[in-house]
Amino acid sequence: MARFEKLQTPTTGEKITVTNGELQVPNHPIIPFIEGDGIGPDIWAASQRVLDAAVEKAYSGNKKISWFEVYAGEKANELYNEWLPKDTLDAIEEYLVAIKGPLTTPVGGGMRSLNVALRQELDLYVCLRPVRYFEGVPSPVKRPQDVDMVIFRENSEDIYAGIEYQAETGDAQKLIQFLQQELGVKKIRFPETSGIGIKPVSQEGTERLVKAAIDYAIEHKRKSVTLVHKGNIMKFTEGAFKNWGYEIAERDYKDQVFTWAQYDRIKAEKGTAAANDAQSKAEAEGKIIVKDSIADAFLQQILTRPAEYDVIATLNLNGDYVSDALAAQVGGIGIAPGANINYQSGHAIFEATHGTAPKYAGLDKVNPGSVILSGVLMLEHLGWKEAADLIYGSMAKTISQKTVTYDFARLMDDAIEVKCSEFANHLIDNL
Ligand SMILES: NC(=O)C1=CN([C@@H]2O[C@H](COP(=O)(O)OP(=O)(O)OC[C@H]3O[C@@H](n4cnc5c(N)ncnc54)[C@H](OP(=O)(O)O)[C@@H]3O)[C@@H](O)[C@H]2O)C=CC1
Ligand SMILES: O=C(O)CCC(=O)C(=O)O
Ligand SMILES: [Mg+2]
Repeated sequence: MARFEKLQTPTTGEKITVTNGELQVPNHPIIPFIEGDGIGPDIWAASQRVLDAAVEKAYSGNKKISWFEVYAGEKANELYNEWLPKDTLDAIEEYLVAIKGPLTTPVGGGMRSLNVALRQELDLYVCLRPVRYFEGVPSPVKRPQDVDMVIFRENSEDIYAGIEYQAETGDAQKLIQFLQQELGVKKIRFPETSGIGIKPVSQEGTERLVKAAIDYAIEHKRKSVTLVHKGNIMKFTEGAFKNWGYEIAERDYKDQVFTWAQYDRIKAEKGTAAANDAQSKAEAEGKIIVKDSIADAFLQQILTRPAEYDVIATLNLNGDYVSDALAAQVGGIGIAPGANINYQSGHAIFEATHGTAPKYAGLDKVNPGSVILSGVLMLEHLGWKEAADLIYGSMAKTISQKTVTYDFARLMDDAIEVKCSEFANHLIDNL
């Protein structure tokens, strides 16, 4: 058992463990949580009440989460004089499954993202963000019900590796000189004043992400997996992601998928009609179509033809943009949940797609839906489907009653605007 410097381990509950990649979940699991900065305290308080009430209702006291507060961000800085204490990493390392509110990252300087650090420290290589529509939610598009996508965002590499050097520093100059002198680079337009960032994308990193996306598609009987990349411009990073993605799909899922790379080969050999026939046959056999889309075109097609997309596998930065864009299509970032997962070690941290929305901090105003639905993903991950389904049902019912927080109320006719905590009360009443 790890010894913590300042944490109080709960006196009741047991650890979740993992055996051969399978989670072993006791009836009273200890689950670490980070409250988060900004709107974090408001939405966490609301979320914890809803999650506890759903578990109580589903299992009549036979199952119960033993919550364990751990610290990151502003609260950690007050307590430890550190933003991400070792205690927190040790606790999540030991207890495997955690949930968190958002944490602030300064722009253009200051410390690097604590959210990204948590993902990297625990090698949570999948950022899973399902995007689905709840009937009645206000949306800027005509057919939000056509959006039903699950984003698999690579979470451990790309420019999020944080390898970048500030303009006009010795390190940036050294790197620029190396590129110019050793590699013959001539295209840095303003070398004296350029900051430099490096974008690592590996075969292993791509393969484990794409495999997770295909496994999910198979398990959930989805129709397609789309590799979203900007491989026309970044050939050896994003282009390689596409190529490695197709290769692993064809190598490891030969009988379960049909890829557009296969389509192209059949077309080159036997013509378009034969390629179309092969794809139609694969679809009729229930095979998953693995296809790809260039990121800019993809961003317009999810607006114009969302029904054509299903499971999405993409790199870290694309996934960040795509998550917020798709969230907006189904009513906004207030109900956009997420999970960061390592399927081998069993480690997972559940968190909203949105950030700390500082202007709303402490106002008891914002939508707690994203963290609540992240908690629902966590319940599903634990195998507590009955409790998860109760919350989905209650969320749909509460929205249909038009009792909603400001973000929905401002876009709905005849809505009753309620506070963050009141929305949680309605969800509990509707369980
Ligand atoms: N995983 C994490 O912890 C994340 C942290 N961040 C960090 O959060 C900080 C703030 O980032 P920012 O760019 O402002 O993005 P935010 O996601 O925090 O907020 C942007 C806007 O989204 C809307 N919004 C966010 N959360 C909610 C909610 N729960 N209910 C309703 N509406 C919501 C608000 O829109 P409106 O103004 O229209 O009402 C808000 O102004 C930054 O430091 C950033 O780095 C960002 C993303 C993820
Ligand atoms: O870490 C941050 O501050 C931002 C993270 C983010 O935008 C995301 O995970 O979607
Ligand atoms: Mg983001």
